[in-house]
Amino acid sequence: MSVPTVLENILARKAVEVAQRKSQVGLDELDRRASQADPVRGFANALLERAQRKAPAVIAEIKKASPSKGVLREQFEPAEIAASYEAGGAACLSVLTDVDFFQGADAYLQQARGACSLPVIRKDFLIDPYQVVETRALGADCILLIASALDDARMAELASVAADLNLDVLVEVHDGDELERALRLDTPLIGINNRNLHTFEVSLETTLDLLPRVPQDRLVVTESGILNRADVELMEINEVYAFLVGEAFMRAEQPGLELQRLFFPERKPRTTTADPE
Ligand SMILES: O=P(O)(O)OC[C@@H](O)[C@@H](O)c1c[nH]c2ccccc12
Repeated sequence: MSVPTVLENILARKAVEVAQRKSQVGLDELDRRASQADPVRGFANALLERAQRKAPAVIAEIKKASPSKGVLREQFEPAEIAASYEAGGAACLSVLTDVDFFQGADAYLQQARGACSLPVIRKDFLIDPYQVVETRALGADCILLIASALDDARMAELASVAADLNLDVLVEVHDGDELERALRLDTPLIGINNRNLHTFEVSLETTLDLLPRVPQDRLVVTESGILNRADVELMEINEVYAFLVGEAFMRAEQPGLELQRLFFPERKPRTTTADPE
């Protein structure tokens, strides 16, 4: 047998975690919580509205650590970061809830969403319908479906549970085969991950290569490895306006100011009392 990739390790562990969660909170209870959750805020619409007028549609990520980079941010306050992203011009938030590989938590998502008015995607590895209901019960507005982690039937099943709960879906692909499979779903958002989740290699060419194969009625979200103005400009000249960015913001002292610097350089930085200038 060959050595498992990082994604394979994550998925094996996730299956154990989901079984544990199911034994702790039954689906009936989860359904009840989902029905009482705060109404969805419209994740896809927030992105589409900006991208249609060729303005940056930024999904700003809240992530303490990653398996490829280790801890990205020591001083980690999800509520503060969320408010700073909103002030910096983010369209949406992404919050990692995976505990074992990203040091995330369900509570971080709730804290972040409670501290702003932005729609939020739950960033986790979804393999079971139970997790989709759980996502809405947590209050989130959108789920991530990773094509390389799911077969066609499972992907369609999770997307349909999401639709029943009014959750938007971001379907993530990394190559042409996955893109073709993703396009069979009836969802407007196609995430192209520049990072290969098996090897962690990052190349922005992934987005540029797949772009011509995405029909006009879908919105491409370029994901991972956007670090500087040149990266943003490269995407914008290729008419990609939606971005998912984590590391560049997490490493900055003030994540929201870094968002503004990267995506809205024409705006004057907000001065805060903490700003020495
Ligand atoms: O930190 P970066 O390079 O800006 O990347 C953000 C986001 O794309 C990345 O966290 C991500 C994309 N797809 C994922 C799937 C699972 C976990 C994490 C991810």
